[in-house]
This record gives sequence, C-alpha cells and structure tokens, in this order.
Amino acid sequence: MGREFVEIFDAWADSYDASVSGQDEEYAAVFEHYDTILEEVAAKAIGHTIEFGPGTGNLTEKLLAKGLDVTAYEPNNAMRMRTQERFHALNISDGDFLDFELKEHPDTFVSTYAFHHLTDEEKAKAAKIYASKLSTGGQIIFADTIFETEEAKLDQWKKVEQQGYKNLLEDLKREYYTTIPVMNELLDEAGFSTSFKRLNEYVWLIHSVKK
Ligand SMILES: C[S@@+](CC[C@H](N)C(=O)[O-])C[C@H]1O[C@@H](n2cnc3c(N)ncnc32)[C@H](O)[C@@H]1O
Repeated sequence: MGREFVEIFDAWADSYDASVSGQDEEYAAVFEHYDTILEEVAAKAIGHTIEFGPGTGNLTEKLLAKGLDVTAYEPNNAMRMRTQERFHALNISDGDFLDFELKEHPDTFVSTYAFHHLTDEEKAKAAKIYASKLSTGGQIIFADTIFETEEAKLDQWKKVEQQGYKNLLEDLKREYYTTIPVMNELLDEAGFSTSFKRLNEYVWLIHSVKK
C-alpha cells in the first residue's frame, strides 16, 4: 500500500539532485529554497528520528550532522542503495510510511517531498500508527506540496497548464496532493496538534505534536 509510485524513482535516482538544484525548469518552483526547507525540518527534529523516503539522502545528511540517531525507510532500491553508500553507518531499510519495523522508541517522524504518495485514507492510517508509537510531545515534521483549498489546487493546475509544464501537471494530477483542512483533520483525529507554514509556492512545513 502506498508504493504505487516507487518505480518512478528508478529513472529519477540519477538526475534527482539536478532537479532539486533547480536545473529542471518545470520543477524549479517546487524545489525553490530546497536546502532551507530541509534545514527547517532538521532544526525541529530531536532524539531518535525516523525518516521516510530519504531519496538521495539530502535531509538525512542534515539530521546526521545534528548528531541525531536516525533510522531511515526507503522503498526504492536505487535510492536506498545510493543513501546507504553515502552514509555507510546509517540504519536504512526497505520500508515505507505504513510498513516499517521499529526496534526502538521514536521521538520524531520526518519526511520531505514524499507524504503525497499516500492517499488521504492512507495518510490517516499512517498518522494513527505514528500516534501509537510516540509519547506525548512526540513530533511529526513533514514538508510537502499541499494546497490551502481544493480551489487553490485547481487554480494551480490551470497555472501550470498555461506555463506548458506537462510533466509537472501530470504529476500534480496523478499523485495524492491534499489540502490543509484535510491534513489538519486527519492529524487531529489521530491525536496531534498541527501547525502549517508556507515554505515556497508548493511546499508547506507540517508540524504536528502529539497531545
Ligand atoms: C521526491 S523524492 C524525495 C526525496 C527526499 N526526501 C528529498 O526531500 O529530496 C520521494 C521519495 O519518496 C519515496 N517513496 C515513494 N513512495 C513511498 C512510500 N509509500 N513510503 C515512503 N517513501 C516513499 C521515493 O522512493 C523517493 O525516494
């Protein structure tokens, strides 16, 4: 479940870091302030930190530089091998947002540019799993593309169509980019108090604390 987009990253593993650095014009606005976005997530993480979908390991690098104890789960083989080669000592396994084996108590769940791979129903299920594993005060810190409303999402589709960005438009329509009210409600139902902060035209910081 939630793994239907994993194979897309077989082809993207080699060129992903070029995309995040703004070399892919269609995705330049999505990855604007990429480094600062990762910094914002890493700055809030504490203790045993669980990272989902590290890709090439750019957020992982910042978490490790902070001295955090990181456990990572990456379902794409090419991406997982890349990150394992980059950080030999990193504890990284095949796993995903919904299916991961946890041996030690977590303090923080982090992820960037990945939670939209789950449907809203799956996101709600994931939030309940994280709530069951965290103590009071434990955190979820995700950064991802999310829209203020359904109307804002449709307006963005129109804008991207006018820009002629066919790949980005297909991506925005294909994957499960949700809205802030939906995300807030599913996190609230799982027992989290959540704040949202805009980080660029697409990406918001989603910071939830277990009540
Ligand atoms: C756009 S990349 C983001 C990589 C990295 N987190 C970053 O910020 O640059 C999305 C990553 O999510 C992973 N992914 C896809 N489906 C997933 C799932 N269901 N659970 C966890 N990770 C998933 C992909 O394999 C890929 O590595």
